[in-house]
Amino acid sequence: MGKAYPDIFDSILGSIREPVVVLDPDLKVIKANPSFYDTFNVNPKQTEGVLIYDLGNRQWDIPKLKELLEEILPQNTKLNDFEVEHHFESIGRKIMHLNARRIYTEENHTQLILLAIEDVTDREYYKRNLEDIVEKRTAELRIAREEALNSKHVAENALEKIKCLKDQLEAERAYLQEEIKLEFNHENIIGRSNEIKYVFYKVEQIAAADTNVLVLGETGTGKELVARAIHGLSSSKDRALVKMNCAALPSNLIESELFGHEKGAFTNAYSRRLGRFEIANGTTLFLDEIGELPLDLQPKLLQVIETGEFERLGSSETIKVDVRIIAATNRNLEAEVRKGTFREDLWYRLNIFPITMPPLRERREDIPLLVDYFIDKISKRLGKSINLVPVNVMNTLRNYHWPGNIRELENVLERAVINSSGPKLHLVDELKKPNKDLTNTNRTLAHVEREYILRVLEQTQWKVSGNNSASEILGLERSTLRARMRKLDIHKP
Ligand SMILES: Nc1ncnc2c1ncn2[C@@H]1O[C@H](COP(=O)(O)OP(=O)(O)OP(=O)(O)O)[C@@H](O)[C@H]1O
Repeated sequence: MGKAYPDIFDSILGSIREPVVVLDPDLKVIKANPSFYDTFNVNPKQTEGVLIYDLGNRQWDIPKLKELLEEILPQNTKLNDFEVEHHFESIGRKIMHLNARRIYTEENHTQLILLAIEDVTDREYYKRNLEDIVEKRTAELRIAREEALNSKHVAENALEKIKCLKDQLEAERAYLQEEIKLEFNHENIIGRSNEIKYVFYKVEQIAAADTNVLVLGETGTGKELVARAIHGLSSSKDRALVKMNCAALPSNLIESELFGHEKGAFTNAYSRRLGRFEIANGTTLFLDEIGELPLDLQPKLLQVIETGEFERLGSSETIKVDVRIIAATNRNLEAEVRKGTFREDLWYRLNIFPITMPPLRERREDIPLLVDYFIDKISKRLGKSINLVPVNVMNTLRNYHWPGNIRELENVLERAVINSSGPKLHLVDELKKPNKDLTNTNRTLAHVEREYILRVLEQTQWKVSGNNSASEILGLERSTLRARMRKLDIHKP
């Protein structure tokens, strides 16, 4: 080596910081620099004259190095940054960038091969580590983005629910304001008779339960008052009682009032509207005049009662609600079922806990109490001071049969208060039985009598004798009533 390569060559090699090895054309090591010996833990004796692949117990038998020296380099003069990764037994895993140079003889044969080895292990590991971190962060970002998208959907759904709740609250507020105007409380149900006490008993018995209630009774007997009393004693008393009068609207409007509608569900449906069932979710829905509910809507009502589920008009989305229903009617629903105008299954569902309001004529002992209560209330409202009800006036009020019940009594007293100039109540109404049926008609007395008896029998559910029976209302002996029924061809259906 000394002859062929002068000392200056050694000095140059020695000054290069990175490991360098010089090979002859047969790939045997001519010389390496101190950095090579240090880095790869070998000495000149084990190295010089040895085939590069045999270095360090063949640790240098590296396929990629072979590829570089035997395939790539013969075609090229130099090659930079050829990456080789290899596990050396003595020094562990190394990532190297090889810079190779071919040096030629004058005859253009390979004289020497210079191999400079740059150890980039730390840098590469650092880079790979960074790449791993970037990849991990990218995956995390992707997940976060997906989560954000999901959260957006959840938030949108929540917003939609909040909107619905807001609509429900606004609608309910309207009902609450009505309640405030009504100044209703349980004590407003006036009466001390056994009949009304029995009603109170039933109200208190059922109020706390979640059961649906059916309030029966003639017009003006206080059915709505009882519905409010039940609600007022129930667990949802702090929410409004939502009310719907089934007789007040035509069939198609009742449906959208009950179940609500989507925008565009029908002409004039300019925006989405919540139905009473949705507004009453979690509280009480009072369905007044249930007997007037059109036959085609009855199955829908039955479905909500049974499953709590329905769809808004124009929507296929099923809405689930938890609503307590109090229904009221002045009709004899049993008779309506027989006539085919009321569905039997719906009647069974509603009739789980019936409360019957007694007509005023069956609790005449309450009349003086009611008279005092109404005179006081009406006088205050009209700025009058009436404190005397003459005995004959009270007797007249007590003896009248009150077909319009308490509402009629209230109206009669309002007219009386308006017409009384002093402290004494002066009646204006004559309080006779209405006889308009008998004028302008060519019906016989027997015909009218038959109709009236039939009506009373239906109202009392064909109870002929005893308390609250048809014979009591008609003022007849039981046997006399039976004889009249035979004569007039009246039979229990
Ligand atoms: N026991 C009572 N004490 C005081 N007021 C009463 C009583 N019962 C009914 N009223 C009054 O009589 C009027 C009629 O009552 P309500 O509307 O509850 O009767 P209703 O049976 O629901 O009538 P309708 O069948 O016509 O709907 C109301 O003004 C109500 O406040």
